[in-house]
Amino acid sequence: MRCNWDLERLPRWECCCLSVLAQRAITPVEDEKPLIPQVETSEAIDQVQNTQSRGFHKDLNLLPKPLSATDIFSSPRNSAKVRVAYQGMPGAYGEAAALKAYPKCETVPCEEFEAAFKAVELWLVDKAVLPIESSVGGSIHRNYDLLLRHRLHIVGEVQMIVNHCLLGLPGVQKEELKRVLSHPQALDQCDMILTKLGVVRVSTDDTAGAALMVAASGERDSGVIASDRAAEIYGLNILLEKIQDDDDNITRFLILAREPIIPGTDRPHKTSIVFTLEEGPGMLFKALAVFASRDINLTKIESRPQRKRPLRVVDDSNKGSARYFDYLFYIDFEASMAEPRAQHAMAHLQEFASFLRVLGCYATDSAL
Ligand SMILES: O=C(O)C(=O)C[C@]1(C(=O)O)C=C[C@@H](O)C=C1
Repeated sequence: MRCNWDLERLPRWECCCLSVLAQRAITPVEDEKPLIPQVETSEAIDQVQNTQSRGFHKDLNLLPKPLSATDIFSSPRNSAKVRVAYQGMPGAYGEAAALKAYPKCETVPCEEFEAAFKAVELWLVDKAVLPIESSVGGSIHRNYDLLLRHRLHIVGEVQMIVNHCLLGLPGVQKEELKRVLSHPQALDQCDMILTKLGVVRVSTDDTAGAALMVAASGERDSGVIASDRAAEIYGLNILLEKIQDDDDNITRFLILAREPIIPGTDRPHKTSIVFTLEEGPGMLFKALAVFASRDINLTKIESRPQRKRPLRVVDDSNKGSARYFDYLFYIDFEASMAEPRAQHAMAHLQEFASFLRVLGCYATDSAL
């Protein structure tokens, strides 16, 4: 089967990006004022933070309403700022990652990961910043699947040290807590303290959403694992700080955009790809050898079942019918697509990959 990524395009990677840049000159993302929905942004969050702390009686209606997957209406708004979507409520780690990448951006909360993808595709925002892996919890599989289902490009990464806090309503002691609400990853990352407290763990869509729920419900026996920023926004008290099991609790976020960036060689770059292989002995070994033989370091490999063709039936009359899974392989490697060794590695991989897509080439970030 032919690879659907045209080999001819490899050496012309930069030209391809330049033509994209030419298009951008006509419809620039950051300079123009495209139509965006009437959603409140980080200005609203600042407004909330600037109001005097009134405990959990803060006016939670001032918070921006998160976009849902069905929010496709739009209305004009004057803003020259970059708008960045993230999953969760204000105070979620995704918002902090967006602000690390674009300190002056307007952050736009989204209910689900997919809503953030759609918001970029529909020009409601310029970028999305979404978690892809945690040094403790591992891969965020949903976002690997969405990367393939949508046609966005990875234009950057953000590595963030995540310091979790235990939050409660003002006046509550940690011994009073019967349950703790948070995102499943955050609950996993704080397993030791939760076991010590002997509380029931309740999963929520995001850490800040959990803070909002407890603030709004007024339940004194409910605690939250979230950021110190979430405590401030929702008027909760910090009962304990840095409660994650592992001090080096780092989450890696990807920055997604409608168009790729021109990869450079001036500073360390990473390239993320996804491919499938034909069946046969040593195919994955061969695929990995295209990098090893060019001294290209791999930083991540992830395999996910192909959802459209989840099962392959192999008719082997000697052994009866065998059924096994087809996999997509996601790889991050340390090289820029502007480097000949990366272009040659892709051309080589294409010789036996049944499908290959470059998800993006971008500057490497560090957690510091
Ligand atoms: O809930 C949040 O605040 C998020 O940004 C999500 C998320 C995740 O998906 O892993 C991000 C970082 C933390 O590790 C916990 C949760």
